[in-house]
Amino acid sequence: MRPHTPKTATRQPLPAGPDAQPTLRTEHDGFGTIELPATALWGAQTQRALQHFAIGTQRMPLALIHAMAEIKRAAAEVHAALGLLPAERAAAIAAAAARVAEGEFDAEFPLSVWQTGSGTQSHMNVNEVIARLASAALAGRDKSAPPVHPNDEVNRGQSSNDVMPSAMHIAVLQACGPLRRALTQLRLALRGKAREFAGIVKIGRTHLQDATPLTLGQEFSAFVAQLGLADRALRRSLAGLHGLALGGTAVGTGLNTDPAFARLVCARLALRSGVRWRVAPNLFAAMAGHEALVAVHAALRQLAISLNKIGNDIRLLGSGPRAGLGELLLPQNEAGSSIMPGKVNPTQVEALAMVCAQVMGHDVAIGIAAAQGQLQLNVCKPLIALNLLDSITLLGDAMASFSRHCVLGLQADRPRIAVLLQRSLMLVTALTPHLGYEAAAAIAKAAQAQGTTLREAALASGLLSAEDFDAWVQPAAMTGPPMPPTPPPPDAAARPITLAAQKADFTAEGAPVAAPPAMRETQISG
Ligand SMILES: O=C(O)C[C@H](O)C(=O)O
Repeated sequence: MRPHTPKTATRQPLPAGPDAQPTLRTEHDGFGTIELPATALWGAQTQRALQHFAIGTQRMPLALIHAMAEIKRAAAEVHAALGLLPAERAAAIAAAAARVAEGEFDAEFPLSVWQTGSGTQSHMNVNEVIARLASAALAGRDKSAPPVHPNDEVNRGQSSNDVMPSAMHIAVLQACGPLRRALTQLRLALRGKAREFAGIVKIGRTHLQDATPLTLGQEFSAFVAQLGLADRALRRSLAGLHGLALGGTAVGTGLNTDPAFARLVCARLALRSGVRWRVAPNLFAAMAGHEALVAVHAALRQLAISLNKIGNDIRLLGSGPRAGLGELLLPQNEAGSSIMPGKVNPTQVEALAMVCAQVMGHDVAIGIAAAQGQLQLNVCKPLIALNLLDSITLLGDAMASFSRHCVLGLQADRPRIAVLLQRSLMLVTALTPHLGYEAAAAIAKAAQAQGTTLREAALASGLLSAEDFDAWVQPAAMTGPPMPPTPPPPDAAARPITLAAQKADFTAEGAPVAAPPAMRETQISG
């Protein structure tokens, strides 16, 4: 069997010289003896998994390892408090677990994510590393102290079946912090553009055909609102992660665990993190299925769908520079072509679109994986964790990049927008209330057929005067239903559009509270 030794693993044995110490050590377990790197902190179970799961290059996500270590730390403390582990041994386990949770020993978790569907091998890896660290600490004080046992002591009252899903909830919730900050930044950046573009009247398009006018600010307000909906969906789904499977042990019954254990561990985890962790109401369900995680990824998929649409719209509006729509000018960050001099491409949107495609693909895999549970246990947990955490990282990074390197630098090409607006035939819609649909359609068709402006065709029809046309066809007035105008706040126009200023306009819910100047409140909410 090909040995699986990841490139990132440190503590590799030094090249053997004439006086070199043996670089391997031998351990025993229920399957016999096994050799492993002398300096490795992991034990026999991890070494066997290294040999038996030489699959791919993706390791079990470190966020999950850290979350498992947080659980081990709290578990040892609770066992000490319950009198179920000697205080000194529990303290050594808790201290070792804290160091693992901090990422001090990341290189000691070399296993492929493509392993047992319960994550047992990586869970044992965590138990072994913590046990070895704790044993070394105890031996430093008392050479006769027996080594800490990874299963009997570190894993006391626990199973992979309840620890792994709990760690998945913890890791996912933690990872969503930076993602939500990036989402807020992007909404603020888009909202800033919605304000900046509030007075720019442009042609609307439906079915990619000319339609009635709207403002560029209104167009951008849709982006802000779409991301607001995604944020709301994400926040709701994250609340569903608070219930942990801890205390269920092997099948959900809680065999071999103290009845108070899970509740006390949740309380400790809550104290450290500020998150209201609690024992899941039905432990059987918390191990057999992963609906809460599926719901989080569904919200991420919704976010990816909205981002894809927003990115595509910005790319389309910025197409050109000469032969496209050309209404937006995208920041020119780098040379776009190795062969076509001077060409600049919408690279940020392309990166964003690829991330969105990856997230939508992850969602399909997560759906299939979450449906794979048989009876008491879902056995695709590592895949669910891997894809979820990957989606979170990708979306967070992509939004931060898109915001910084594209949205903040967007400019409107006002002359181009004005030309397209004036040439539009769908301003004819303003004539319908006065002339009726059929007469207005005839004017639009005549203008198109004869290559004249709408005004010229309208006057040629003899149905209205020049004064009528100028009074009835006012693009700015067509950007909303007739309403009494809402005066802007006195200082609104002069207010600088900084990120800090926009942030202040967001309520605790993340929704904008003030309409940008010259826009109606109903048109910017979200
Ligand atoms: O690893 C465990 O604790 C349990 C394992 O996943 C099993 O159910 O066989």
